[in-house]
Amino acid sequence: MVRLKIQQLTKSYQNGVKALDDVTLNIANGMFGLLGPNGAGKSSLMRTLATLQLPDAGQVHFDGNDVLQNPQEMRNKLGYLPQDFGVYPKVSAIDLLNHLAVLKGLQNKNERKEQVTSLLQQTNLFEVRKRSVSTFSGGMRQRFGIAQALLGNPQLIIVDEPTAGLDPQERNRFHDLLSEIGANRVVILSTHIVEDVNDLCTEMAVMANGKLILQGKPSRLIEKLDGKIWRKAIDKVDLAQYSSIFNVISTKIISGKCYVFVLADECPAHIFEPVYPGLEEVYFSSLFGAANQNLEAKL
Ligand SMILES: Nc1ncnc2c1ncn2[C@@H]1O[C@H](COP(=O)(O)OP(=O)(O)OP(=O)(O)O)[C@@H](O)[C@H]1O
Repeated sequence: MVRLKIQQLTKSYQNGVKALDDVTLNIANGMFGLLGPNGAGKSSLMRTLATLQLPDAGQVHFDGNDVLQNPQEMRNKLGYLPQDFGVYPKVSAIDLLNHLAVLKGLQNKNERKEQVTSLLQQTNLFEVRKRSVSTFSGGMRQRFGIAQALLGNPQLIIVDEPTAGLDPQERNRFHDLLSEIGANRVVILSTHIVEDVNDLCTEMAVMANGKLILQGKPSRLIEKLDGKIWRKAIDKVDLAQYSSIFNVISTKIISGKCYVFVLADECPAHIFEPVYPGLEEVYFSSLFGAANQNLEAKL
């Protein structure tokens, strides 16, 4: 059942950049992945959904309620983890969470205490609750970000590039946490990293230049990419490294050959060292590369 309905959102900034260009999406319960390169418009969409900025045109409805008409009311009903968030260096994590809970309308002291404690436990931060968030590692900070987003048990959670810069262990930990919270809610996850979407999301969309260019189930999208024009790489590559830098949408290994589909303009295989073991051949294809300009139409 569709819960979040996004219709024809358009947004241009004062400098003339069109960050959202007629974005329409229907989203049901579960984790929805929004994948796209830098500047695609992901954060603009996330901020609009979080009611922190207004679009020039378009509508957003959640469970039938007009989100953009009632921003104040909606803000208390949704959880938002922005790409960067500031913290007060002298305030402990538990005090900050308490303070944010009050701002979110959790007036009853006992309920608030119970919820803050339970969120600190769920995010594995109870032991460090008296430390300032400014002393936390990147992963702890992101888990704190999720704890604050979950205050008030919102049904819509918006998470903007949460795994950028996390090491693999922290990313796994964060994935576990996200999959726990995604069950009976709408969670929208914006990311550069294909593994985030592959591991976690049931539905996804790819965004570029303010437009949604592909949409579907991650597995089907990846299947669809088979049989496209592939350019053979000169060297083998470190896929992990590649994936975080160049927005790999999918990698597929078929009969010892590795197919890498990227969002970058180029297929810059030559800059990689031959470090990916066991693969005889690596092929690249780029969504925006000259060879694939009409790929969207072909899919
Ligand atoms: N406040 C702003 N004023 C002017 N231009 C902006 C503003 N915010 C974003 N932009 C521009 O709008 C476009 C979309 O930016 P946005 O941050 O939404 O993309 P993104 O996909 O989240 O990128 P990233 O992955 O780098 O965060 C970019 O060209 C960006 O420079």
